Amino acid sequence: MIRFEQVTKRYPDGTTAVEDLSFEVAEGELVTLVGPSGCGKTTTMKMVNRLIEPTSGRVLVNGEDVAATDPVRLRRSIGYVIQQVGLLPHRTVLDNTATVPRLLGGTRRQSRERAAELLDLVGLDPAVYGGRYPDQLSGGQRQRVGVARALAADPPVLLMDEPFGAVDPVVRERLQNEFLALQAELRKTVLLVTHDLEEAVRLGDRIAVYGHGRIEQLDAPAAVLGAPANRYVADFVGADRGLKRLSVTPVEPGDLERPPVVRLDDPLGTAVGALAAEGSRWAVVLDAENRLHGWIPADAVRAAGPGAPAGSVRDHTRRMEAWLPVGAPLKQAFATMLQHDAGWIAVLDGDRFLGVLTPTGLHEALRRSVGAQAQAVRREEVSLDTVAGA
Ligand SMILES: Nc1ncnc2c1ncn2[C@@H]1O[C@H](COP(=O)(O)OP(=O)(O)OP(=O)(O)O)[C@@H](O)[C@H]1O
Repeated sequence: MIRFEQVTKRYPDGTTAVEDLSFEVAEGELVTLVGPSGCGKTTTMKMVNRLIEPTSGRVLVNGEDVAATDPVRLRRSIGYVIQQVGLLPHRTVLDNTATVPRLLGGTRRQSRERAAELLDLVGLDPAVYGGRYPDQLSGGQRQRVGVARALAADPPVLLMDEPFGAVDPVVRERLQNEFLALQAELRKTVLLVTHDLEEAVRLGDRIAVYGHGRIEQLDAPAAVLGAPANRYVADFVGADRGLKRLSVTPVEPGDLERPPVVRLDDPLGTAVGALAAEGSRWAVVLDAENRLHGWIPADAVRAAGPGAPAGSVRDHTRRMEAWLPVGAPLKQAFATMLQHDAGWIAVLDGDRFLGVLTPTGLHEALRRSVGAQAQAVRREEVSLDTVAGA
């Protein structure tokens, strides 16, 4: 893990880049540092691998004060990914990736084998790309090589400074998702600098919102969006933070209402009884295995005739178009409601019906998310543009 203890950095010209900074990145955690230009994010990061020395305070990596660690050894033990990638132009992709294993004493053959594995891991076929030179790659591919190279020594700690900044938004999103998948497997301790709130929210287990030279809030994404610590953070995350919060809050079983349920092969009379007993205008129709089949409106049942109408539920069931899986972001739920002009949507676990989400349930889920400690939405699904873009 990485730990900052009352760290201050003042540059010789008197600029205070960070002041009295104390925080910790737990083992296997990814913390994103986000904030406006010049607020001290890069300075913070570079003090971890001693590219910059603090004026006062201590930085510890896995319990060791970095000031007492040989900088060269330190840097080889920490992966470092930067926006400009910094690949050596006259070396092939494979050799670039093999640099650190070589420096760590691997033979040429071992190092190249390891490099090939890593290129594969980041989605570049070594047989195709290994022999190319950096200028024969696209921006996104170069960025992937940067990640592969940073992982080459299998460092427990990764520092990433705007690692996906140099590519267009579509490629960036793809790289972010690939990196998330990789991180789910590798569980590195990661400090990642970005000025992009969406990237911070999507990638971070926690995000640190920087003001000038200090952290204004360090918390789970949903908490930062849901309960900004102060005016500065509220302004930084934006007036539409409520909408943004829809993106990071999942639908949970506790948010759901349980409407009357009837079976596909029930006689219509049973549906009449179920609807009347609960005073409901519709019921959910399941098959014998609890799989969602559709819904049946009370009107259809009534229209079937007085008394005990003939026929079965099956004859009057309508297709359920508005549904979504449990755990999906509320944003998707809201968008689905709008798209189908539905006052409720079914929520499924696999193909098992769990309940329905209504606008009231959605609102309550949003309130629940304030103070939530964890981001449970699948990160790939996080996008902070407003609902219209869902
Ligand atoms: N070598 C230096 N000498 C003097 N001031 C510096 C030096 N390096 C950085 N600074 C100043 O320290 C402050 C923090 O810079 P830093 O690069 O850490 O910010 P940042 O948040 O990473 O910004 P950006 O998002 O633009 O990269 C800025 O005011 C910057 O001008």
